[in-house]
Amino acid sequence: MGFRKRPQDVAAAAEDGAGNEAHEAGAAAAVHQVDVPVHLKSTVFYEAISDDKEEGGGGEYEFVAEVDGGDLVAEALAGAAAAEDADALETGNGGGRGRRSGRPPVEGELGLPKGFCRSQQSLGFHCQLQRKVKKGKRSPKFSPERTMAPPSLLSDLSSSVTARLFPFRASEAATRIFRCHPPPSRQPIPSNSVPTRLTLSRRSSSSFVFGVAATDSGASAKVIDGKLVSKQVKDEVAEEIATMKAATGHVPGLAVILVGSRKDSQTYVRNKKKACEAVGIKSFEVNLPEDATEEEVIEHISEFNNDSSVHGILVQLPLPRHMNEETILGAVNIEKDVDGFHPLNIGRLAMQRRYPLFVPCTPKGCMELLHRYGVEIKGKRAVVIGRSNIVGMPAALLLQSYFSNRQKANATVSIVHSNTKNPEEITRQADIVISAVGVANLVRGSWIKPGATVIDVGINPVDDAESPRGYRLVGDVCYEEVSKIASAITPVPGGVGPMTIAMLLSNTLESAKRAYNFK
Ligand SMILES: Nc1nc(=O)c2c([nH]1)NC[C@@H]1CN(c3ccc(C(=O)N[C@@H](CCC(=O)O)C(=O)O)cc3)C=[N+]21
Repeated sequence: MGFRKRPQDVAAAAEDGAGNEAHEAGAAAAVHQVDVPVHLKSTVFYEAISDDKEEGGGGEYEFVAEVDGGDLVAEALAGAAAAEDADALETGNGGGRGRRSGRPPVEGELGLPKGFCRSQQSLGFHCQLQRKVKKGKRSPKFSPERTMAPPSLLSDLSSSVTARLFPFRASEAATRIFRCHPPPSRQPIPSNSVPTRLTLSRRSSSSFVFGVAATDSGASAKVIDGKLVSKQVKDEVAEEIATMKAATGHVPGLAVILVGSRKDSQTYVRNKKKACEAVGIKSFEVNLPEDATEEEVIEHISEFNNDSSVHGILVQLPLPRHMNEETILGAVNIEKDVDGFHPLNIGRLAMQRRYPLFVPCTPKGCMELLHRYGVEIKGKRAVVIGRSNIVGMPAALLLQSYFSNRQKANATVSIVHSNTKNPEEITRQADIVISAVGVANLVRGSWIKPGATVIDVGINPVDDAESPRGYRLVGDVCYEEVSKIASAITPVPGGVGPMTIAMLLSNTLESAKRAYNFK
């Protein structure tokens, strides 16, 4: 059992001598410790891998990362893993166990995937790793050269960058627990600042809501209320559907395919269904068992592709591991791809004078919030943190190109990702920041230019004994710090999340309007 650097960290990693000492001192003891100096605002990644199979290693090991010093990280992140044997780890089938903030995550909930552990922390503190060998187990060899790594700040796994869409994905969620301060209680929005109604398809600049003015330092940013705007959007969608029904006799239909029985996915699907009902969209649902085959899923997609009462098809993500996401998403007729995940839709989004049939819901929701709150985009500097297929990348494309109704947003866009050398400095140049990286409290006050607008796409679960669910959701942005510097900010929850669903309904309506040639 040892630590291995992630391949992308190896080149940049500076080895730390402290590991050797820890190895020697702790070789015979049950607890090995290694002190790892973590540079200010650097990230530590470590993976637990079993590599001492031939020495009869294996057994259960617990890894605990503790952060000492620094009042901002009140609670250390902790990651833990256990492995039955090396093969199990390599294949991901080993017995895994994790610990974060003292509570063992449950597999499939906030837990770690079996046999694998990754942890990271992005603040400058001394980090201590302990390796505890469980009773009765042989002390494993410790390899200091495999100890730690790395100067990269962001994890860039495609799914981790999209924590919004996969908030409980086991391999990502468990290890991002950075604490700054608990978010302050939200101020109610004064009624005169409620955005005015806007038609999604036809909008004029006169329908902008209200300007977002820079605030004095210390003042609090305007809260961009996604719940409120999503309600408006839904009302507008409902109204249009009623008109369409009266004129054509048809209503839009949305089919959702859910594979497996993940609790979070079931909740999302249920919420989507409810939202559909509320606006007059007919919903179709298919539930397949975890062990369904790719062919079965594709069969259902084909059926919906050929069903003229279905105008949108959504395959709930994440799919079970044995399925190829690309193959399955590629089977959705692009005219019904209301998620906007089909490569053709994304490709068109990326090209000049080409227009996608649908824009992915989450980034579209971000743009809608900017638009309805009258945030000027043209000529502004925007930074997108994260480059996932479903949020970061399309958000960056939307900010600089196609916006809506063939209007260009025309921002100057930079993307900050795992290999960005100075993310804080780059982000600080932005007038508009969209963070979609899935790391709780990553974006600190110091990252933000005074007066900037901040859209927080992250939905990160953190332990909270006081919450009925045992956890609460926080964004990528340290709300308390950033709300003092930014001029406007989205909260989590109640920001981008509800907009994702509203945009799905809007895309489904758009699809039906196209199908019935209803303008
Ligand atoms: N094909 C596909 N398309 C998706 O759009 C898709 C998906 N798969 N898989 C799962 C994710 C997740 N997702 C969210 C939608 C709404 C909230 C949302 O409304 N969140 C609330 C909080 C919810 C809570 O409290 O649990 C909020 O931020 O205020 C969050 C996440 C769409 N997803």
